[in-house]
Amino acid sequence: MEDRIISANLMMEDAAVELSLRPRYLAEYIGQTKVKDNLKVFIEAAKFRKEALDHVLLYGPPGLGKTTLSNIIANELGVNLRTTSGPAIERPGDLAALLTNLQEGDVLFIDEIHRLHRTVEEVLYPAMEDFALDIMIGKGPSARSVRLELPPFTLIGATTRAGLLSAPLRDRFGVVSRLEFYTVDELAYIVSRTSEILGVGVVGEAAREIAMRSRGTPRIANRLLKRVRDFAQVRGDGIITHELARDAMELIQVDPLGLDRIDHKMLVTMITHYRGGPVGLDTIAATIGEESQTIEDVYEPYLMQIGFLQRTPRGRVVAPQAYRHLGLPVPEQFGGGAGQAEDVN
Ligand SMILES: Nc1ncnc2c1ncn2[C@@H]1O[C@H](COP(=O)(O)OP(=O)(O)OP(=O)(O)O)[C@@H](O)[C@H]1O
Ligand SMILES: [Mg+2]
Repeated sequence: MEDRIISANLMMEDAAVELSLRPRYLAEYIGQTKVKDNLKVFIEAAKFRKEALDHVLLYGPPGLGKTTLSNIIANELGVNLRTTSGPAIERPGDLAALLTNLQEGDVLFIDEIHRLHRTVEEVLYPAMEDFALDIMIGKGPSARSVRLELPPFTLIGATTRAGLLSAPLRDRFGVVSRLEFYTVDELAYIVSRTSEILGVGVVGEAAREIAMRSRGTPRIANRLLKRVRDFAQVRGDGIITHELARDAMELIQVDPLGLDRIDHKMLVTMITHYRGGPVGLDTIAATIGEESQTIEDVYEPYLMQIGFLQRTPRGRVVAPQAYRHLGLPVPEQFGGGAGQAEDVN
């Protein structure tokens, strides 16, 4: 799955380029208007009061700009950013070291915050609430707890799975923002912006075509653009025309809605093996040979967003739109008329 072009997960080849493509200030950060407007006010207010910004939790599917936004927040505040991730903080002492090294107003960014160890999380509670660190000194009956003061700081947590955060952790964030999938217009704008940075010409329709196939995700838009650019340089004259963009994406098997072979496989399997569902996540995963978590984090959110998949208490169900997109007869229970579900068995 790691080599999927449309995967929203960060890949090795993206890492270097992503740095140069990353917007640095809110004004350059396209879309997410609601989140941005709120943050603008909170950042202004914090600067005005010369206080640390409230702790911020950013959540949403991969590649929508959580890390980017965290960097921007620190930039806008004019403070240092320290970056770490849930699984990287192994022991409470590691977190204590990070916290005691912060300067007043700094941002501590914890990526994948849902993967923090329990014992580490408990250190975070007083740190977030009272800017304090409770340390145990000594062992056994003579052990006692000492409270260390910390400089006021801002914690920014990012996660693709807000549902896995414990309630006490979640409650300690003053600002909780959910990032949404981007519109085609926003993505087309991002594609144009990226093409300028990369120094490649892209006509308006081509930018839109790439945007439509990017699953609402900037990371995918940028990646598709880079692939299409290769075709333009090898096959064309370096300019990305509409036709070239379409042909290139056809060749790399990204369909007009941004679905790739694996999306197709998943939907077709659900339809042919399980009559379109309801079918459990683990069953789907086992049948197509992918991990349940990957399906839940990466594939499903977009398929649900475009109305191809529904989550019901009894499992996942393929929606009529998906049958039509795949050119399969819509089953009777949806009032499909043409053909029965049996036909596809
Ligand atoms: N609003 C935006 N405007 C322009 N470019 C964006 C925007 N959001 C994201 N990008 C681009 O998409 C890339 C991926 O964004 P980012 O790494 O911030 O996503 P993420 O949500 O942190 O993903 P993950 O969940 O995998 O950590 C960035 O390098 C940036 O170039
Ligand atoms: Mg990130």
